[in-house]
Amino acid sequence: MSVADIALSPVRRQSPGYCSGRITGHSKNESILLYLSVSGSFMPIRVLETDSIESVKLRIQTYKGFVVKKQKLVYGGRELARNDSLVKDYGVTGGNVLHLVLKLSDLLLITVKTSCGKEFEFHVDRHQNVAYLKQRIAKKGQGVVDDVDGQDLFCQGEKLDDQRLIDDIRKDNDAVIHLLVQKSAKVRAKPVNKDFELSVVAASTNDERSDILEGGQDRSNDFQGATTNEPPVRDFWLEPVIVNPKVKLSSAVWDMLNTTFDGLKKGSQPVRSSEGTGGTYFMQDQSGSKFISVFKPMDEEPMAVNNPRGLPVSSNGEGLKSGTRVGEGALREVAAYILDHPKSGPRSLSGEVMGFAGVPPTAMIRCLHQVFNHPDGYEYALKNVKIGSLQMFMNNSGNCEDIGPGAFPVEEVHKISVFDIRMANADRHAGNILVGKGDEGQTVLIPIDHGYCLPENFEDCTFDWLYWPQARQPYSRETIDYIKSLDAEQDIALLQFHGWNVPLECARTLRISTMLLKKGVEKGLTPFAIGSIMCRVNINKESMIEEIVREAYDSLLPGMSEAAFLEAVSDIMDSRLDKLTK
Ligand SMILES: Nc1ncnc2c1ncn2[C@@H]1O[C@H](COP(=O)(O)OP(=O)(O)OP(=O)(O)O)[C@@H](O)[C@H]1O
Repeated sequence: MSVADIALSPVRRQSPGYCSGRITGHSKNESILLYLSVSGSFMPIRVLETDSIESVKLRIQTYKGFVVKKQKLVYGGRELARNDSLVKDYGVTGGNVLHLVLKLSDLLLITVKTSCGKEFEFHVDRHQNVAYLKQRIAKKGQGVVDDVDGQDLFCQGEKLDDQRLIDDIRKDNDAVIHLLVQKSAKVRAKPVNKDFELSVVAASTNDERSDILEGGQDRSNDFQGATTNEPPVRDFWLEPVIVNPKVKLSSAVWDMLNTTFDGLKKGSQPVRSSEGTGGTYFMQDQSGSKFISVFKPMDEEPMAVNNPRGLPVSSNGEGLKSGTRVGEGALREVAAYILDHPKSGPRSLSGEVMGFAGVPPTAMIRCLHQVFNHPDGYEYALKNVKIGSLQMFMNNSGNCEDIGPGAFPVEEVHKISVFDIRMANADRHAGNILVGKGDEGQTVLIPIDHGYCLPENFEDCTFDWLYWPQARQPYSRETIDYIKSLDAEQDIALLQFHGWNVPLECARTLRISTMLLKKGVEKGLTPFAIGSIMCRVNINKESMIEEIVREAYDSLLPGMSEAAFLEAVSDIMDSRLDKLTK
């Protein structure tokens, strides 16, 4: 079922509230009637004020079939992110509307089995088409199904057109896909845990491989928008937003911009992701068979005017997480890449593309396409080109929500912990870490979705990795050296150089979190110990870092300088850490 299907589902007539037996033992007075909004339709739901968020989600799972981990609940402009907190902790009362956003995975697991005993597994994005599926089979099925041209896919007797979307075929879960290869190979598909299993039966083998999918890019058609500042005259546009002309974008970023531009020019449409609370678009290459980048327009962020996921517009401009602003997610995405310095030193000196934590290269762009969400019509959009972050698409086999943490290398978890602590990330759930493969086939964790980094306060800091075993192991010497090299003042200056006039509160967050990270490793603390200082145990209990900040405020006289405030924070932090490590 796609998001579109869900949007079209009629409101349930029968309330999925408690049946009389289930409220036994509770005071009936505590039971409240809420309305669940799913893509514009409303459904009544009866809960107890003392129910945990998790139990509300479980009820939704029972009645609507959406599994708990795929649900995001939003009330009054805030995400009900803490599953163990109670309904009343979030101030939800009778008659209120809870917004449900579903995180449908874009990737479907496909298992290919051959008659000669070979078995391959790969993930295919639901937005990809049959042509892409053929390329993947040809690549993976080396020696069994070795080219694309020889394949014909059939579903229920109908030949599948190359342009047909995987998601489209998958709607009928009982459908069987047959792949006929000219040398009489066959593929049968059956649903396995909502995904497909394909069986390939091939009569002959061949060692040649198809290189179409990963083939070299046509670089002849270089991106033009950057230098011309030409206003958009066609039905698409893309150009980088460069506030300070002294900023030099790396060649990797230019490649991403050029290839994305070429894709749009050739007619490859942006594809909207099914995941996430904001508008996220996969941008394709010229052939339309490879994702190059991910565009997140500011006006489609959660609670922004053109959000495509049915979330209400923010009433006070605050974002889904405390201390963030609607429409600033893209800035934070770009800031996250800029501040993810490579191990060898700042990017401007080392020239390295990837930083210590592996945040994918990200740049601010202006972009126009009719596929984006334009509630006021495309005519209006033509005059209002969207601004947002463009991030390099990273190949992955899913995210950390789908895989147990046991398989993750310690250093991979540690690099993410360093980044999250520094950036006081308010949105590090496991779904925001992709699982990829390094050059030598090793597991690499790829952090994405940094729109809630550097908030103005620490209230919503959450790190899923805190509960992973690797977080209890000490940092390596190399990681400690990296942490020691960090300098919050330089970081703030760098962001300003790139054009983000960092608000005082966000700069303060960076200063305090960098301070904590450095002091923590000096004391030999693990990522778990430092991370725990930054995260609330429950919604009503301030974290230790919040207590430290409050104590520092209270100790100061009005009108004291920022330096004096930070000095106070530093002293209080020292004494707290001393107590902790005694
Ligand atoms: N750089 C990337 N490379 C590959 N896939 C990506 C990348 N960035 C995002 N995605 C995919 O797009 C989906 C939606 O993106 P993302 O989670 O960043 O959106 P969001 O609306 O900010 O989400 P959230 O609701 O978690 O805040 C992700 O789940 C992921 O599958």
